Amino acid sequence: MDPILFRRGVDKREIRKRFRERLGRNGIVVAPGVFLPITAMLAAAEGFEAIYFGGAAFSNMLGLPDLGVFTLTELAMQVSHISETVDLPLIVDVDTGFGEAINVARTVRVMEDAGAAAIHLEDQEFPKKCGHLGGKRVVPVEDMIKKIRAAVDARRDENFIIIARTDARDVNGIEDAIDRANAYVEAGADMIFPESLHDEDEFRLVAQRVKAPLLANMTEFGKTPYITAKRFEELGYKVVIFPVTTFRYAMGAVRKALRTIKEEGTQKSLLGDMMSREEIYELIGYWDYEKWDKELAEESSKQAARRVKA
Ligand SMILES: C[C@](O)(C(=O)O)[C@H](CC(=O)O)C(=O)O
Ligand SMILES: [Mg+2]
Repeated sequence: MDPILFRRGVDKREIRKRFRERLGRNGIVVAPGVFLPITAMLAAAEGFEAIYFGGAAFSNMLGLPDLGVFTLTELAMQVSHISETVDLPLIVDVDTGFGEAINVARTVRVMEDAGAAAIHLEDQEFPKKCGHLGGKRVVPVEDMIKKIRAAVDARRDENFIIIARTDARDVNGIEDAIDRANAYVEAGADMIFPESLHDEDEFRLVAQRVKAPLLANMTEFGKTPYITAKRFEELGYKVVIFPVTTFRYAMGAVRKALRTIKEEGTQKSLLGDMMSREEIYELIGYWDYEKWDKELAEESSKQAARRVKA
């Protein structure tokens, strides 16, 4: 892993090109949710092929509900921070695109500049909700078609992947979700994200009836039962996201740490669960920074000494 400050990084256009090629090959891509740059670095170090940045983890991280509250600028800043740390393709959740078709066009441009490889755009009415909660509403199909067309028109990099998410399953039923998915493919979406499917049969049905690469959402505590990546692959899915898993797990660990400090007055019983100082330094390339700074100091002293002599 290159330390962030020194890395040249692979050009994001190249990352997107490789990602599109990867999507054309066999095997499912597993994209875990990352919520901070360092978690993206960890995902890269653990050998994942792609990463995901979702609105649920981002909102919750800010202490906000996942109701479309954060702004495009806030999202772009976090996406930039994440994308500059790793060379992995980053899939970003842009909710409903921050407005109407014209806002979607701008969202695409901003996400390209922030280094995303793909975005998913959903057909919910604003304020949007988590796809696994009740009380969702979807926009008329033509409104979503318009947004997808805007997104496709706006992208400068043809390999920037536009994923259309439909939330129709829980609003109008599986048939409408399939209909919409096909309309969104016709509008130019590269991939479909059928949200909140209830069982394997529904996943299979969508795969049989929608002729496009598909993304499955394996979130916890939702309407979808726990299905493995391997099984999603057998069901015909190309990407599976675990959008909030690392965040929720981290929150559980933070709570445990806080309770331990409070109750035991020492963190000793937690040490085995932690990444050590050494491991974290290794991950961010700490020693390289130190080496670089030392070499720079030595070179600078030498230069200064030469000046004194001359
Ligand atoms: C995928 C998702 O859009 C996200 O923002 O990560 C959420 C995940 C969740 O709330 O568990 C979703 O709406 O499914
Ligand atoms: Mg979301």
